[in-house]
Amino acid sequence: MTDILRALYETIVDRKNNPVAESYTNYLFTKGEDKILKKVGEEATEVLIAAKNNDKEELVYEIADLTFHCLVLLAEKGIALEDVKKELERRQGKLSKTADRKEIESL
Ligand SMILES: N=c1c2ncn([C@@H]3O[C@H](COP(=O)(O)OP(=O)(O)OP(=O)(O)O)[C@@H](O)[C@H]3O)c2ncn1[C@@H]1O[C@H](COP(=O)(O)O)[C@@H](O)[C@H]1O
Repeated sequence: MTDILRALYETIVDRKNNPVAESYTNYLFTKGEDKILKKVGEEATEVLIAAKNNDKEELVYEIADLTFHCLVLLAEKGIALEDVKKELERRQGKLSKTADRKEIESL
């Protein structure tokens, strides 16, 4: 999973640095931050609708759309994907410490 996210993020950053005609990613970068934020909001709403409709196929599709647009936002802001990975890893460490503490307290 990390590999495909990294590859997609690298493609997005490459589009930013070396624009390609007919690229939707470049269309977003050309439109700018407000357009990217609008798309993130729209895609998040579409995720909620798919979930409420219990449409699992649509939910997967919309989460993929949302993920793509979040990666475009990270690239727009110059934030490395690695920073998100590190934050998730930090939380895992924190959560397991909490779990360890609960286990110790229950002894
Ligand atoms: N993963 C994606 C991806 N996910 C979603 N989308 C696009 O996101 C858009 C979302 O659909 P919408 O109907 O909400 O938007 P729209 O009506 O097309 O556009 P708006 O006018 O609303 O902005 C669609 O045009 C999808 O094609 C993506 N476009 C590109 N990629 C990947 O990005 C990389 C670069 O692709 P190019 O941008 O084509 O160079 C490639 O690896 C692609 O696979």
